[in-house]
Amino acid sequence: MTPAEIAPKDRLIVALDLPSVDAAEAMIARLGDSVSFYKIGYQLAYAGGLPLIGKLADRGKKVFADLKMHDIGNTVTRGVESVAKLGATFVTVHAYPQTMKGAVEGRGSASLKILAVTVLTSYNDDDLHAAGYRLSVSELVEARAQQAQVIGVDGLVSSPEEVGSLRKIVGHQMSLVTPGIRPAGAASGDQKRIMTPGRAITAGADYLVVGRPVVEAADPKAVADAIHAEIVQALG
Ligand SMILES: O=C(O)c1cc(=O)[nH]c(=O)n1[C@@H]1O[C@H](COP(=O)(O)O)[C@@H](O)[C@H]1O
Repeated sequence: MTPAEIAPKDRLIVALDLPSVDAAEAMIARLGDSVSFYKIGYQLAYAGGLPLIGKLADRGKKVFADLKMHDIGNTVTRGVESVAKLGATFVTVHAYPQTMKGAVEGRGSASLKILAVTVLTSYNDDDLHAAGYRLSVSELVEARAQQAQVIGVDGLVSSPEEVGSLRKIVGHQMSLVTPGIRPAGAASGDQKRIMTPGRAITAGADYLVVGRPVVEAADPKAVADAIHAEIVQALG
């Protein structure tokens, strides 16, 4: 899908990083029509949240299953085959060649899209070196993007800082999904590579993933609406 084909409302993906299905349902009710795309990650998935994927899909919402798989290829293939039956739009795997190949095999011709997580947005160069890598964040993100493209992955997760260089590598054939989004003045928390919603869209991001700034806000709907307004303004 080219950027022009993505509905502006779908560009904001709200991370339902909440402790229970009840808490998630309460948040979804508060956000109402303001949010059309949700992410279910570790916290909610491990608290019984996976069936919510199908329920949300039945209600016309899109769902990103952020399961960040990384295992031997065969296990990833079988895992992705199972996720493909849940009704999600996106699933994440870490951007290791065996893992990405396994995921693409498991997806087959299903409509589920595979996103490869390049380098987590909480990492800077020092964190990568501490983990044993010799490359900088930007070098590793670009190397992984090239591998993901060759393998046939559908999209990349990176910080908005890398989106400009990634677009040059992968063109519009892959979706660029960016966490590390912080509205002006919002606490960065553990995120190290961050940008505002408007700047991320201007940089070329297709989708923005936002968790705490929305779900921990006193008025989550007002924050989501403000992010949408910023996205629409940046799209011109
Ligand atoms: O795959 C992801 O969604 C992801 C990748 C990454 O590099 N960084 C990152 O923050 N995320 C997820 O994006 C969300 C960001 O949440 P906030 O920092 O609260 O906005 C969390 O659910 C993370 O798990």
